[in-house]
Amino acid sequence: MEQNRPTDEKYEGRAGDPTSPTGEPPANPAGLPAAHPAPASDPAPAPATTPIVSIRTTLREFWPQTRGVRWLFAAGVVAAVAASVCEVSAIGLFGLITDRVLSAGNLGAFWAPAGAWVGVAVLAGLMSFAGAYATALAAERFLLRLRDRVFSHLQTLTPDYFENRRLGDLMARLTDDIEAIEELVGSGLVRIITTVAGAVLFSGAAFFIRWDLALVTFAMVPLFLLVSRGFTSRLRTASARERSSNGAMNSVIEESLANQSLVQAYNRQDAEAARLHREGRTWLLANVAQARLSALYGPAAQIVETLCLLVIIGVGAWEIASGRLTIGGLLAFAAYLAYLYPTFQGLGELALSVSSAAAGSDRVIEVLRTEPAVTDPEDDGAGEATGRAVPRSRGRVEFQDVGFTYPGRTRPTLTGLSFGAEPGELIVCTGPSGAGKTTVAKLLLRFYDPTDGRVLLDGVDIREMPRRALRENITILQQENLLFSGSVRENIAYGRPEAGMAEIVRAAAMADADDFIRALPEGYDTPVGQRGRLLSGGQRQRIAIARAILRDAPVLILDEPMTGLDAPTAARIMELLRRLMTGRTTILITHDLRHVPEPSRNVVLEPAHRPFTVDSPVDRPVDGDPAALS
Ligand SMILES: Nc1ncnc2c1ncn2[C@@H]1O[C@H](COP(=O)(O)OP(=O)(O)OP(=O)(O)O)[C@@H](O)[C@H]1O
Repeated sequence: MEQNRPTDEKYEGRAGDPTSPTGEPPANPAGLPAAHPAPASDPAPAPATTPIVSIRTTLREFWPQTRGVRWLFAAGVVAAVAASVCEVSAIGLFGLITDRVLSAGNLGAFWAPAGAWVGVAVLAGLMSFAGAYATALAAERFLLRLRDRVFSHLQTLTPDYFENRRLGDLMARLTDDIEAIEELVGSGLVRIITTVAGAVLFSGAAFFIRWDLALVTFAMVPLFLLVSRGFTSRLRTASARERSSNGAMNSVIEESLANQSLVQAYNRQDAEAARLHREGRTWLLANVAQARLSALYGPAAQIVETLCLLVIIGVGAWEIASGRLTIGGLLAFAAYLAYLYPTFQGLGELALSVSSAAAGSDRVIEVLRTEPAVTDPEDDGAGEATGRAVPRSRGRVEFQDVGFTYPGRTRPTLTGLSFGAEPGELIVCTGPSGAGKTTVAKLLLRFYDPTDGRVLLDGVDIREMPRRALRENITILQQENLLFSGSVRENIAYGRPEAGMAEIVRAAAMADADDFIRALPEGYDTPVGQRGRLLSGGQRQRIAIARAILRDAPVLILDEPMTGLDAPTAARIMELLRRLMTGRTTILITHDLRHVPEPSRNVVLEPAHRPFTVDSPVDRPVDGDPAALS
């Protein structure tokens, strides 16, 4: 089964395999969730790199994204070329002044070319400013669009994709690597065109002055190309390592900061610092290798340039002696060379920076080529995003002989699971830890498709519905109540952003949250902090319930809603949940059967090698007993 995997065979690999589809080592060898800090004693994984795709592939992939800003890039090119033309003219005027004013001692001939030179210089400045500004504007717009595209694509991938990856690395792809692409496709392309145009212009001018001297000049150009070729492939490898180790370092920072309470409670600060130091050192080495190559290229090209200049001066002296060239002509020629050779050198440098940019773009292409594990029927690519009204389902849920094996796993998690829930019924799904209870919820939400059998909503296979329509009809309350860092009001309205204040307050009151919210410093506008950490566990729970009430979907999944709550709070929360369940088909996932209301049906899951049972009598522990089933 293809699950969130790159389509290109080059990216073969499976979640949980020793090598990830990125070709990089997995987040950690145990396949732990990304947020789980790896033991400090783990050897730092060597920064492998993503498979390298060609520059042509990169251009083909991202060129369409430049639509709408191409005219700005083109304006950048035109202005930069115009600036070069001005520079060529300025040098011509310099040669003219040397011959007609300086050599002839004729001050009267000075003013006209001097005035023209000033005009040309001002125009060159204006053009150069316009070119740089237009290119920067286009580059920023392109960047914005590209980041939006990659982020939107990421959001089509199922949560599993993120569980198998390090978030810091993904963030590096969305920031630094995307900028690298811009340097290749946007401003890089502008630089290539303007550099080539500059080379042609200065060469033309050099030919115009003395064609034979110009030929000597060009005979030496291959020396520049040879030097740059020697550096390009090495720099590309060094850049790929730098990109990858940058991602690894970001991952450590993200994991460590996200888990600070665990880190501090377990006194792992030094271990985490050492882990970051290790990754930082790898990054340092990759950066130094890259800097060494770049720094070596400049002097190498400089030596070649000096050699070329000496040859030209020698040949030029001979031309002057034989009367074919004036002093002004030689000086102007030398001035053109002063532009021309750096232009050739610039072309070489461009090849280097294109190489390093390509290393970043490989990592973004790898993300974009990963296909969602589940897709909409006849996916028009807009299923997730369109705002079409979604028909409300009646809430009849049915699992028909469902079997499921996680990608990359050999043992099935579920086999032959069948049960049905009529609209408004309560199903309690229970079983020991790891039996697959949460997996049932993931299948109903289509985070995965079953390996065998079918899941139906109102008698329709959910694979035949757009995911957006399916999920509009289902509300899930998860074990961990996930909140965003906005205000209380924004968090309650998360599932229905268009809800009015009165509806939000009503939902909060039903969830028994109104009183505590009003007591907060800014009431409904109080920020809840990163992941809601400024609130208590019970308060987060009630906000999540208010959010679910406001969303008002016909199917409700409650995944271990009482985890971590003391008995009185759990009883109180269950009372609130009962209100929420009223009139909705509810699948209550729990291994703690205290406080659970009388269900219509029990689904008792056993680890997949043992059969599950439906409607079996559930052992209800007497109050005060520890939960019996986990
Ligand atoms: N993304 C995943 N990739 C691979 N295997 C997974 C993944 N998620 C869960 N599993 C495996 O599937 C099995 C069932 O997991 P699930 O979370 O559904 O169990 P559960 O019954 O809800 O457990 P608990 O009561 O502890 O929450 C476990 O063995 C788990 O290791």
